[in-house]
Amino acid sequence: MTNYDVVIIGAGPGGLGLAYPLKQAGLNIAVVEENLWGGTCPNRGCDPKKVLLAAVEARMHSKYLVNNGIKAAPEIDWPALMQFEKTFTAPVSKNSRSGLSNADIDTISGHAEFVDSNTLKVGDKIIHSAKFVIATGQRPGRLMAVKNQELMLTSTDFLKMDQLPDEIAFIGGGYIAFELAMIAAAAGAKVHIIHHNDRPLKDFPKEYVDDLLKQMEAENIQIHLNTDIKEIKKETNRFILDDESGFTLKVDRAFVTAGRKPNDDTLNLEKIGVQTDRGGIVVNDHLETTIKGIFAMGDVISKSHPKLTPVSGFEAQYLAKLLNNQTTEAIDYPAIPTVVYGMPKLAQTGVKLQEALEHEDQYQIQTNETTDWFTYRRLGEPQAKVSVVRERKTNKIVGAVTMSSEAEHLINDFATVINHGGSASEINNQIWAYPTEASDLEYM
Ligand SMILES: Cc1cc2nc3c(=O)[nH]c(=O)nc-3n(C[C@H](O)[C@H](O)[C@H](O)COP(=O)(O)OP(=O)(O)OC[C@H]3O[C@@H](n4cnc5c(N)ncnc54)[C@H](O)[C@@H]3O)c2cc1C
Ligand SMILES: NC(=O)c1ccc[n+]([C@@H]2O[C@H](COP(=O)([O-])OP(=O)(O)OC[C@H]3O[C@@H](n4cnc5c(N)ncnc54)[C@H](O)[C@@H]3O)[C@@H](O)[C@H]2O)c1
Repeated sequence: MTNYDVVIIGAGPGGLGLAYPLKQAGLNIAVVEENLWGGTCPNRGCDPKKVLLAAVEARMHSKYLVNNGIKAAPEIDWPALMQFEKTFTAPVSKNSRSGLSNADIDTISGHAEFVDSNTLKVGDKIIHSAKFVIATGQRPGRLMAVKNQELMLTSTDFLKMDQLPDEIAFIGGGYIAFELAMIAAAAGAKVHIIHHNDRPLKDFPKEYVDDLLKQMEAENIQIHLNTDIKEIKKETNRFILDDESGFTLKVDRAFVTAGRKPNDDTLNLEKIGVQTDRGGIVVNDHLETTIKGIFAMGDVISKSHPKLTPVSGFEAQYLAKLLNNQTTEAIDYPAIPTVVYGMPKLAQTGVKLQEALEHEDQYQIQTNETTDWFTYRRLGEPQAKVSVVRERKTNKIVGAVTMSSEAEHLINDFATVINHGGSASEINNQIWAYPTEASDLEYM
């Protein structure tokens, strides 16, 4: 039996981001993990995906310049790319755990569940702690209403696939489907995205998503909207998807990408009175659950902010201060940049276009098609576009959305400007390296 000041459940970016500062403050802490140490992002999420994307970027940047100095776009060697990816993922779990041990943080392997609000059970171990932080993240959701749904693979399987199938379907059109579809198509697969309504990537403005879909369709990705798959069947080595109203599709592999499920359902939370809802664990503006002394953060909590690695990290930094009595303030999130990675990238931050349109008395939107601007023309991009949302009263920039191969960088620039007040002087008092996507900010 062991007694701790704080026990963190889950060793992802959130849990790890909290463990180190709490230990440095002299608290007696432990981290519990049931799967790979390091969590989703570096093992089966952001990082392996972005390693694959590097090859896609190399191919597509070349493809854009064919006849303008490039003779032919390079082809992707999938098995070799996967080997390269594994050089990133293979050491993560061991290194994440030994990093904690080297810092004298106790690491406990196994599935954690609560016995009472001060006691946790991990296998045979009983652990007591004054406080707990639940940072258990999410897992791929399953479409339980689809007959034989267990035949569908997940994003975790995709990111470990040694051979690229000829024809792939993603069921559910969100971040994961769009990103993995652009990777698979650039690597030579025929790709389908099947979405149940007419609004895939619903957090992003429709006009931008429509532009992105056009570029994807030109790259061997077929989008099937308003298609609600009811059954998947196996036929020798292929899979048949059926919506029972006329749509059928035969593919080599089908992936479920219809959202992620918070890991809040096997911790015994109902027994100790921690409230959850569809989005995950309910917390107040101090990230405390409905039970005093039990906190939660990261992807597992129910929140309106996007569930992303840097958001989990930000919450970890906040909790480190709160649990060290360095703050009593509520958590206050800055503008959060979010990116759908592919070629091109679609990114947004701050006040959304939809919200600006609904409150035209408060906001104005300026949209620039930037395809012919120097930055994008030299790259031969099919289409580049930026919209800026300004608050009418102050003329300050409060939001932005952009699509291009450079969008991930431009959106960080916008988030920085917004978080520093968003005024024109914020932009004009800087000297931006020229010519870059940031130096274009002066013209927006
Ligand atoms: C394919 C994919 C691509 C992504 N790409 C991006 C991206 O480009 N950028 C970005 O910002 N975000 C991206 N994300 C999201 C990002 O991975 C998550 O936001 C981030 O990992 C959340 O961190 P977390 O610490 O809250 O949870 P996690 O990283 O999920 O960690 C939670 C940990 O808790 C463990 N756990 C769960 N239950 C228990 C239990 N009962 N006992 C013990 N341990 C438990 C889990 O095994 C896991 O290791 C991506 C996700 C996926 C799936
Ligand atoms: N670049 C990034 O930052 C990044 C990348 C990947 C994942 N993520 C994180 O992971 C989360 C989960 O990603 P995701 O793509 O699985 O989920 P998502 O919530 O982004 O999208 C899932 C989509 O599937 C649709 N859907 C639901 N049921 C369906 C059905 N029966 N048939 C067809 N479509 C259906 C939903 O309407 C939704 O649009 C993201 O919200 C984000 O937090 C982030």
